[in-house]
Amino acid sequence: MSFNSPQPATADIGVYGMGVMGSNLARNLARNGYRTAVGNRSVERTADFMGKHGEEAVFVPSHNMAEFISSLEPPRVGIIMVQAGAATDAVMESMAEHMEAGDIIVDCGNSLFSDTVRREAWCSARGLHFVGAGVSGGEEGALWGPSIMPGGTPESYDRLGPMFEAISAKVDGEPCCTHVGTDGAGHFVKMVHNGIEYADMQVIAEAYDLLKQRLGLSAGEIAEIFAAWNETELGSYLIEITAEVLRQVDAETGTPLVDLIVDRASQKGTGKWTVQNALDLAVPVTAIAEATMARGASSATEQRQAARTFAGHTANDEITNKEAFIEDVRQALYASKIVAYSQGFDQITEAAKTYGWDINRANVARIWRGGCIIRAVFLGDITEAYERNSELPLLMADENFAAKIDAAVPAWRRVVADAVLHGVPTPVFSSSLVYFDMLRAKRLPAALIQGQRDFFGAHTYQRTDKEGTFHTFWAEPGRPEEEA
Ligand SMILES: NC(=O)C1=CN([C@@H]2O[C@H](COP(=O)(O)OP(=O)(O)OC[C@H]3O[C@@H](n4cnc5c(N)ncnc54)[C@H](OP(=O)(O)O)[C@@H]3O)[C@@H](O)[C@H]2O)C=CC1
Ligand SMILES: O=C(CO)[C@H](O)[C@H](O)COP(=O)(O)O
Repeated sequence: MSFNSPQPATADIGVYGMGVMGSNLARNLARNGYRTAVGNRSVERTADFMGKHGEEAVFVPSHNMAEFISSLEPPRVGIIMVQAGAATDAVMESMAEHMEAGDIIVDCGNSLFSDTVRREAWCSARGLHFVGAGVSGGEEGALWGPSIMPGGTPESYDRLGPMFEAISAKVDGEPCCTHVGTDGAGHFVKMVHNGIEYADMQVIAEAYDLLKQRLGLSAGEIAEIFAAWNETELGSYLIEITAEVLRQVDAETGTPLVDLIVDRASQKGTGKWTVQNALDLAVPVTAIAEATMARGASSATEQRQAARTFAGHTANDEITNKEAFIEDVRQALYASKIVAYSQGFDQITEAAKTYGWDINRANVARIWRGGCIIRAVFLGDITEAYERNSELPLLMADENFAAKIDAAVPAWRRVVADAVLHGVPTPVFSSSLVYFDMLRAKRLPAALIQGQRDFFGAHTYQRTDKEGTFHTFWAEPGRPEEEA
């Protein structure tokens, strides 16, 4: 399909990038009454979009960036929805070239938050506004209502907020969109959302693997267990789609599709970014890290091949009470999930302090209740926890979650112990339990590490019985100690 060049200033907003997300976001905007300019690097994609959806609502197609920008009514709002990194820089620079002071560039891709900080400064120096907005919900979410996490200035949100809120998912009538904080705050929160997504997917996968390996259940049988769990406190989009994936039978072979899919999990990088940043901030996000590493381990083909003949020396007893084991696994999944979210919120808390963002954690949980990939009943509970106490130092310590963890601990320990004895790898179940035990420990062996550090490197230590910083002269007779 070919189309005419647009008339100037005939669109309220524009979306550049007609891939999976951009095309659906454009349709969502147009359905909500915004005249929407559409553009793409390869013009065939815009033509294809117009051929398929041009009649749905008011779209203003363009052949190139100059046309795209001129079709926007001033002050212009141009949304970028392309690959993160160099592609986003290229589109932003091209947009900026055709824009005027006061116009707004919005990046809705999965950009690294530090890139967003840099881009905002770059645009600001040219009199333009730049807003990095995380968007989650995949193809369906983009079309029918995603969760939107915008950063940028409050003034930009005054302009964009009504549009974003209109197209976002709604839960209890509330939009799944809030002004997260300034500059890169929106993309930061989206990055942590994705890190949590990795952990959430991994704990579900570990539960599936335990039910498969320890009970010998088929994919179809496990699907029904997940469908039942979806009616409990675990109710969530990811549990729901897990049942759907497990139910799928390959038409060609009659085998459950999951048993035919190669067991190597891919990643585009947002989990890795979350872990890299957590290391920078010194926030232990063990669940997210283990989930990210688990994807890496699954893809370590040569190493897996080389290790295939190792004897596992695993126990070989069978589960006698299957129903009890299934409930134990459900509780272990729930407890591990609480740990993953608690750690993710710790990272957001520390980032807000470090980067100077005023992030309302209750609002973050609120806008994750709908539209996004990690949407879950559970997020309503997190919202309430932060509403009860906006200064909550640890999500797991909220009265509701503490009681739930307490109830789940015996099952959690049984499951992790069983998995270890029988050689079923459960990195997030296990490491989350370890993290829980570390947090509740009266005393940690970190004291010994401080002693070792002081021994080999005079790195000093503090004492429990008096103030100050100390060093022992380990090599000297009598090993005297002095205050450093
Ligand atoms: N898919 C998903 O579920 C989600 C994706 N995202 C994020 O949304 C963004 C878009 O993803 P998605 O729609 O899935 O991607 P697609 O692969 O479907 O589309 C990619 C788009 O990027 C454009 N593009 C790529 N390189 C360049 C470049 N150098 N210059 C200009 N345009 C370029 C492509 O244009 P062309 O047609 O010319 O190649 C195309 O329009 C990404 O940042 C992604 O991380 C966010 C949430 C969910
Ligand atoms: O942002 C998303 C959902 O919120 C994307 O689906 C994300 O790109 C998926 O990440 P990965 O490919 O690394 O699993």
